[in-house]
Amino acid sequence: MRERLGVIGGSGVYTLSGLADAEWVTVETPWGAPSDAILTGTLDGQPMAFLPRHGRGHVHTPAEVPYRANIAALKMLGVTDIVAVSACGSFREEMAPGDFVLVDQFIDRTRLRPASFFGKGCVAHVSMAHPVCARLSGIAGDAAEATGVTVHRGGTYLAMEGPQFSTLAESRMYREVWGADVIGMTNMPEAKLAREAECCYAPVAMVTDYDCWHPGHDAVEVADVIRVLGANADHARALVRGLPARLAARPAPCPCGCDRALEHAIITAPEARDPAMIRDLAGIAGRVLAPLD
Ligand SMILES: CSC[C@H]1O[C@H](OP(=O)(O)O)[C@H](O)[C@@H]1O
Ligand SMILES: Nc1ncnc2[nH]cnc12
Repeated sequence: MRERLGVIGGSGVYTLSGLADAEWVTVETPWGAPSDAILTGTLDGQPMAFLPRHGRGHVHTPAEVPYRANIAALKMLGVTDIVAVSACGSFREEMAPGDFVLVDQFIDRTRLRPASFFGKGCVAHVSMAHPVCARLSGIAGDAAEATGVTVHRGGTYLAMEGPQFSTLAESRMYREVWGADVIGMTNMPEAKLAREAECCYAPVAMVTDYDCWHPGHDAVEVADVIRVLGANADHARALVRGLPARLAARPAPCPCGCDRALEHAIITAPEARDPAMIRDLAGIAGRVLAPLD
């Protein structure tokens, strides 16, 4: 039995109801404070930790979200698996507003966000070839389908910097030339950091709009996103409620190897590692980094 399920709530998803022993806990990390306090408790006996990505009241822009602190705080609370819920625009006619997409690939166009826990004094290169945990994504897909919503298993998420939405030329390029299926502003560097922290990561993207490429639809506005998310809130809640029962039979170690991502990733020679950096990394990489002092 792995330990705690983390749920990151995106736009429109700022709390999680129905937890037993619910408590908002404040966590500090070497990378600062996360987006907000973290709601802990249990759901059908499953230890849970819920974090609103933009903070309650939606106060952080996509670039301001403290992604490193968020993933580190979840890891420090014992989270092994993260289901990340997000709003997204769609580049595919068949991925319609209201549908859920189990994203399995990314194109990262973000450029203003620290994207690694590692750096001077301890360098690591994890694999991002398969950025999503197929085991956890499958479980999230089963839970989503059980709610009656249309689910697309697999899709490429274009992570843009924002906060402005895309131009028509960008939208057409992402869709027609780059082959992206959906677009959002937050799943990167979140997915990279989850991998570095050896957490299983599964994004659930809820389609809210057709961005601005679709000749039959107006260009996206925040009001559209909020309206579709509101109409889908019950499905999102039911999806999360369906996770504990499906997670109960999960194998450990993870068959996808997410929980061993750092095994062959650290290149800095032990004698060249910076003790302060190693201390900071203890909470997320202590499994593979012996303390130097
Ligand atoms: C409110 S529209 C744009 C906003 O919504 C998405 O947020 P999240 O991924 O956290 O659900 C998108 O990425 C933008 O941040
Ligand atoms: N069209 C869009 N582009 C970027 N992020 C989004 N979030 C929801 N819809 C979006």
